[in-house]
Amino acid sequence: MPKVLISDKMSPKAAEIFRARGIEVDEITGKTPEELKAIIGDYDGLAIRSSTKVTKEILEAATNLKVIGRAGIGVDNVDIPAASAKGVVVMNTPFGNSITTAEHAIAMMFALARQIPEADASTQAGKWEKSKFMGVEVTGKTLGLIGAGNIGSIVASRALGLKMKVVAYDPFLTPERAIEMGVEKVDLDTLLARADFITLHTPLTDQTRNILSAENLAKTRKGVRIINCARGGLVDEDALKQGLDSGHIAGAALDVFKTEPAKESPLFGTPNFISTPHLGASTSEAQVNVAIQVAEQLSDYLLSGGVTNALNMPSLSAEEAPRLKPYMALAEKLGSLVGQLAHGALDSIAIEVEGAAAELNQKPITGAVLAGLMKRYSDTVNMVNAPFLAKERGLDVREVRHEREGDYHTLVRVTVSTDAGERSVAGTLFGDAKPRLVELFGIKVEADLAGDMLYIVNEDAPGFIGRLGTTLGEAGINIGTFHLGRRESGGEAILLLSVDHEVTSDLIARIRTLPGVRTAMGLGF
Ligand SMILES: NC(=O)C1=CN([C@@H]2O[C@H](COP(=O)(O)OP(=O)(O)OC[C@H]3O[C@@H](n4cnc5c(N)ncnc54)[C@H](O)[C@@H]3O)[C@@H](O)[C@H]2O)C=CC1
Ligand SMILES: O=C(O)C(=O)COP(=O)(O)O
Repeated sequence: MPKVLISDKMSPKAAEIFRARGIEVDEITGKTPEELKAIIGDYDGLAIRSSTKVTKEILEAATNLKVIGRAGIGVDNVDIPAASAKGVVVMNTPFGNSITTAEHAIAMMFALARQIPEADASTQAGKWEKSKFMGVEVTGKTLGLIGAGNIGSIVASRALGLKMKVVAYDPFLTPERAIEMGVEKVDLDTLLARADFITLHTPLTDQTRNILSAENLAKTRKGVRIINCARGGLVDEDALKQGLDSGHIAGAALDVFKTEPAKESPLFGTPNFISTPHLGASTSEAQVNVAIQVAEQLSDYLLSGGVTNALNMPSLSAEEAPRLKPYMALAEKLGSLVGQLAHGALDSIAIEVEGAAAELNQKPITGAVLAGLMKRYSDTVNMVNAPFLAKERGLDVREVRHEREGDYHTLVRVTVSTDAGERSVAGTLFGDAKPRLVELFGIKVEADLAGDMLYIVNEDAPGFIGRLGTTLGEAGINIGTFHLGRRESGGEAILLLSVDHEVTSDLIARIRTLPGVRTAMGLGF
């Protein structure tokens, strides 16, 4: 039974779903990195929010981990390259908390416009400072949106409903989408110069870090109000403090900080500065949404191989997964076979699907071929990290889909090209379930690829099979299955034998001395 650890505070719905789906679950929150390292090896899945930092060190200790699920959007607390290198899938729930976070940004905007937190504190302190808190209307004002993705576009629609004008800076926003959203697409300098309110909704990347730097804050209108409910580090906190102190910035609201938890900050206590402790996603609705989604996604992956919302591998629905499973087994065997048979440095690999296979999602098939191929370079390779390993090695991967049906109702062909030439193998599924090799270097064969095997290329001449049988018998090797293929009588023949023992280098050396043998090698599946 797979085991999942929930390491951040999450709606009880998550644990309920894991249990209902037959997954063992522990909820252990608030652990230090050292404590997490000590226990993570027990788990197949890890469900987190933003507190748990899944570093390279944690991943190194996570010897059984297959999948990390982020109940939320931002995954900057997960070392995704390290997870990918270890073959661990990383998933998030990209929509479950977007409305809630957009609403928090709007709430912050109103809180700034009317100084609600300060007015509240003053009123409750018995001061009744009615004239101190003169606000501004948002109607007719310009909202500058930095980042117009899921949350940014919800903020835009709410702001339009409030009769604001919305200008958006997002290099990936198409003009058509901007029209559809009812916003004006502008460059950053235009946004800075025009916005009365600026709200940030981008991830933290090398391009967005410090996007509101001292220099950019200086380009804003006097009296601007700034809201960040996305990620700490997007705004230069020292420059923000100076802008508030000088009066250039009329107000700022931060839900997120460069260092979290933010227990102290020069901004604390600054007039017209308001903050919340990373509460953007904290509504009961959003937390139920993300907990359900993350638990379903992790369970699908651990129980059936279904992949949804993964950041480091292509999606594969829970319905598709069982149909693709035998193909993935076939693909991995074919990848492993070409990997073992190809000599020389690999330049490129082509994965062709034909007939029924052409109707399927090809990415998982490609991932499985690459996993089989890369097995000779790494013990820990799987479908998740194989495409990354292939890329690292500069391998050119091509996917080809043929709608036509050939000799087989379904076929996967793998061709590698190396400095020694091209090598191609193909396989089908018997009864839609059993992987079978049907073509090896252009020669028709029919073999199951399993266990220890012997691969021999010889000149097709009488007496060879008898001599080979004797050699194997003398070595105490029992033959399980025997498959023969040849281009033409008297030409080159291929022999594939499954044997009950590991094929030693001694045995291979002896076979190579038999008359007519051109190649002999052991294969393992
Ligand atoms: N405060 C909180 O509790 C929460 C914070 N968030 C954060 O909100 C942010 C936005 O989330 P979503 O809208 O769901 O993400 P998204 O991926 O849908 O949208 C992000 C947008 O930023 C844009 N972008 C990327 N680089 C940019 C750049 N250099 N300049 C301008 N725009 C750029 C992208 O094109 C995209 O449209 C994320 O960082 C997420 O982690 C999300 C949920 C809760
Ligand atoms: O979903 C996100 O990106 C968030 O930042 C929400 O963070 P949280 O799950 O509330 O710690």
